[in-house]
Amino acid sequence: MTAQPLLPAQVSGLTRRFGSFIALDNVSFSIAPGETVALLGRNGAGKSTLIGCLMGFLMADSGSIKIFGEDVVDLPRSARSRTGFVPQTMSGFGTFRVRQLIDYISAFYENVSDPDPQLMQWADLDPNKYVRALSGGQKQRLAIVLAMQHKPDFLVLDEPVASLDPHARRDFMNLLNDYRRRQNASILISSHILSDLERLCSRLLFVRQGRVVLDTPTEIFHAETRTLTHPDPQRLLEAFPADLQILMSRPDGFLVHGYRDHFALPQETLISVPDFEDAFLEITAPPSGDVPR
Ligand SMILES: Nc1ncnc2c1ncn2[C@@H]1O[C@H](COP(=O)(O)OP(=O)(O)OP(=O)(O)O)[C@@H](O)[C@H]1O
Repeated sequence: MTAQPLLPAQVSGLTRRFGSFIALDNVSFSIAPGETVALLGRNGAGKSTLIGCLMGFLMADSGSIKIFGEDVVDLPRSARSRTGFVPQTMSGFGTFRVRQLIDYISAFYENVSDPDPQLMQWADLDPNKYVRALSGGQKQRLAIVLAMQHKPDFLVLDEPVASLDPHARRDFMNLLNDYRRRQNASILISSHILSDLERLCSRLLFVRQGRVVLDTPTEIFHAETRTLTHPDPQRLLEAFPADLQILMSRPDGFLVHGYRDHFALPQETLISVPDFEDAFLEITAPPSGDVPR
């Protein structure tokens, strides 16, 4: 019997407060080897807090986080060195030259020889430049090099492309996809550039006000998320199977997940496939209190 590979991340019942404010509320999910997971949510939804807890920078108030089967609170070096983290903004290290900082950080890991030429070519950084003299986008490229040079098999990225120009962003998304394939790496990435996430990620994790409201493979999202409208939405609602998930109710109908073609719905029901951005806007909008269940 072959042993099951350890899950890069396993989060259960994670709650994190700031004072009386609940930033994460009973969040549970796991990430399998080779999975690319998009973390989607509006500003303030809790994405960075979740990533902070996952990386061990923030403590959970309750719940547990395991990284490669080990508790994040006391993560052994062997498990930590399998992870890589790209923060939203890189600060500090201003007095290092680019090459010095790359060498310095790589010394913390075993088996890092020279940085991956493909990665360095993409980053296109002057090795002699001081970090403090880099532009915002160049600093972000450097943060990406630092997170990936030791070839982690679990890479976590918090809005990594926000300050990249469109060329660098497109090339980076290709590089990331290629990296994932070559290494069978797992990736968790948050970004507000939905088209990138839709293209790259095999799974979508929607967060709203600190809660996971939808966790689904991208393929299933496209196959089973529908907008259903009817002149009498109440009649439509009564015809829904019990396991159909209502993501948002509107005056004329519902955005649902779990739709199947064989459902018997009332005549005059209009079924449409929502555009990804429209679906995102609806799923992550604050609840208006009128979701019927
Ligand atoms: N140190 C802190 N003290 C108090 N509140 C905090 C702190 N850090 C985060 N929060 C609050 O927790 C909530 C979640 O913040 P978080 O940074 O996780 O959101 P986000 O989804 O990453 O947002 P963005 O897309 O803007 O980066 C916000 O309401 C934020 O104000």
